[in-house]
Amino acid sequence: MHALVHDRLVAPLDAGDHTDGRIGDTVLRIPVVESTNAMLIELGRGGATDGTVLIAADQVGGRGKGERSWFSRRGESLCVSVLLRRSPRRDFGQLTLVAAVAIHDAVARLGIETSIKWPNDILLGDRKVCGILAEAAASPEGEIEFVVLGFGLNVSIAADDFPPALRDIAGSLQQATHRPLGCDSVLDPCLSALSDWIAVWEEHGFAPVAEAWRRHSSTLGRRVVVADEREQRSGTAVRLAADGALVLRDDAGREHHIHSGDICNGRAPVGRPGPGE
Ligand SMILES: O=C(O)CCCC[C@@H]1SC[C@@H]2NC(=O)N[C@@H]21
Repeated sequence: MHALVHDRLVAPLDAGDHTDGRIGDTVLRIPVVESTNAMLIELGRGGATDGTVLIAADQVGGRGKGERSWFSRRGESLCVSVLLRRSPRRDFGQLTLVAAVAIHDAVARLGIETSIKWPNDILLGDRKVCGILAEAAASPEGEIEFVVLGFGLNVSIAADDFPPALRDIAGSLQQATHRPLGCDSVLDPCLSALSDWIAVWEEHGFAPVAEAWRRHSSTLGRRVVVADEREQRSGTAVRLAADGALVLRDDAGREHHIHSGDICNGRAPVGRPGPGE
């Protein structure tokens, strides 16, 4: 596997090189790729270091949650994946909430107010502007070797340029700025916020992350329908538990701790291929 480093083709990565790095110490850029997550998993198996970032100018087979696809447009979306060898061993499930808080903060630094929809979608108003997907690579013995954390951020996609199935539910950051916004101006704040929040999580545990998540949540206090692969539950989202689970109170007053899934409220989650896509 070869990669472009700062637009330069380099030799295959050395399989023995596993040292810990800071996020962004190594930044790989590629003009077009099927999926940055898939490619970085390959690079990780070949020995790419902790903190390696892979950025694609264009992604033609972007992966979303739950086997859905992820829509992006060349030069108008950020498609970024980050290789993590250390943090995931602590708690893989919390990582995507850490990432959601980080991206929320990065976007806020640009003066754009968004909210977090459980577990990790970033919304501008009620439109999704960012999705996060963490995928683990396991050894033949089943031990997690590393995690690839990917995020897709719609930076300047015009409303009419989304596929019809996404037009009412997806948005982009530029709809809040009303001035041109470039992907590169958003990338640095995202990587540095990600670095900062992962460091907070590693040093202080999940509590400060959960506290920030709750502050920025647009889910808590709302009636929601939550679906995972097996079932759907409806009720009120009452709180985020200390371990990152969503606590849902059903109509009989019972509380359910939900660790994974999507809030669907009758609509297909953003990213699901629609008719004609
Ligand atoms: O369904 C979601 O909300 C998650 C979408 C994640 C998309 C990003 S884009 C960069 C990275 N590479 C992928 O193939 N997917 C993630």
